[in-house]
Amino acid sequence: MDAVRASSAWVASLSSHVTLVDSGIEKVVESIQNSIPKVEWDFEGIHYFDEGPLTVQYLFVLDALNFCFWPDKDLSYDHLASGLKEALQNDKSVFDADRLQKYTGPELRKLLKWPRPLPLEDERVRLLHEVGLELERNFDGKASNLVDSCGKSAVELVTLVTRHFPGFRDHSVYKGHQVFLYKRAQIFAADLWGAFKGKAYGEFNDIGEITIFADYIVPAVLRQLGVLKYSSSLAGTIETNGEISSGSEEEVELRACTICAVEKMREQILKKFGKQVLSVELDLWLWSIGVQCPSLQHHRTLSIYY
Ligand SMILES: Nc1nc2c(c(CN[C@H]3C=C[C@H](O)[C@@H]3O)cn2[C@@H]2O[C@H](COP(=O)(O)O)[C@@H](O)[C@H]2O)c(=O)[nH]1
Repeated sequence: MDAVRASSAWVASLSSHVTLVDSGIEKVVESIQNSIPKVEWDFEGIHYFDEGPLTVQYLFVLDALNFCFWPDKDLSYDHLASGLKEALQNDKSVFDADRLQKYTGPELRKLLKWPRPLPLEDERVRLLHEVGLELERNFDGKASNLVDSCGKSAVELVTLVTRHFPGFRDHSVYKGHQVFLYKRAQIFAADLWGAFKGKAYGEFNDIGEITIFADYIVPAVLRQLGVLKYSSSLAGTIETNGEISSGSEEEVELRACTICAVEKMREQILKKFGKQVLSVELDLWLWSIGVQCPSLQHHRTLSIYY
C-alpha cells in the first residue's frame, strides 16, 4: 500500500480545497490516547458469517457492490449487507460464479428486496458479471481460492484483486499524476480480517499495511472532528448538496487528505504513546461515528469506487 500512502501524501502537499489541521489531529490523538474506542466488526449484526468459504464469496460480492448509496435517500450500506445475507441464507448458490454472470438489474433489485432501481444499477450489474467471469476463469469460481493464493498477505490480496478485477482499480489522476486509493479492494481484506477475527481466511501478517478506506463518510467525520478543513467553495457545495465530479481536484483532495490525516494520527499515536494502531481499527471507529450521525453532511460524487 506504499503507492496509496505516497500518492495521497503528495496530493495533500499540494491540496488547496482541503487542508489537514495539525492541531485537530493532535486533539483527536490526545482524546483517544493509546487505545481507540473498540468497535466490533459487524456491530450492526447485518453480515453473513458461517466460518467458511461461502462467507468469503459473500464478502467479495458485497465489496464489489459497496459504493454510492446516497443518491437514494432511503438506501444505505446496511440494506446491501443484510439483503445479500438474506439472499444467501435462502439459496446457497446465489453467488456461484455462473449465476453472478447472469444477473440483470431487476433481478439484483429483487434479490435485495429493493422496490426501485438501485443507484448506478447498470454498473452494479456489470461489476457482478466481471466478478463472476474472472472468478470462473482463474479461481475455479471461488473467492476463497483468491484469498488462499495471497500467502496471508493483505497487500498481496489487494494486488491480486486489482490485477484481476478492473472494477476494483480505484485510482485518479491529480495534476497529471496517478493517485491510488483502492478503497473497495482494501476493505475486502479488512472485512475478511474483521469477520474471521484475524484467523483462517482473515489471517494476514501485514494487516498494518492497509490504509483507511476513503469513502464519503470518513472525510465528513474528520471535518467534524476538526482534522480536515474545507475551502469555502467546497464547504458551500457540500452544504447545498451539490455534486462533486469524480476525478475533480476537490474529490481527489477529499479522499487523499482523509488517508493522509489518518496516517498522521497513527504516526502521532506511535510517537506519543509508543503504541502501534491499525488504520483498519481507526477506520471502523471513525466510520461508526459517521453512520450513527444522520445529520452528517457528506460530499456527493457519483462513483463506482466508494
Ligand atoms: N471507511 C469505511 N467506509 C465504509 C465502511 C462500510 C461498511 N463496513 C462494514 C464492515 C464492518 C462494519 O461492521 C461495517 O458494516 C461501508 N462504507 C462506505 O460507507 C458509505 C455508505 O454509507 P451510507 O450511505 O451511510 O450507508 C459508502 O461509501 C460505503 O462504501 C467501512 O467500514 N469503512
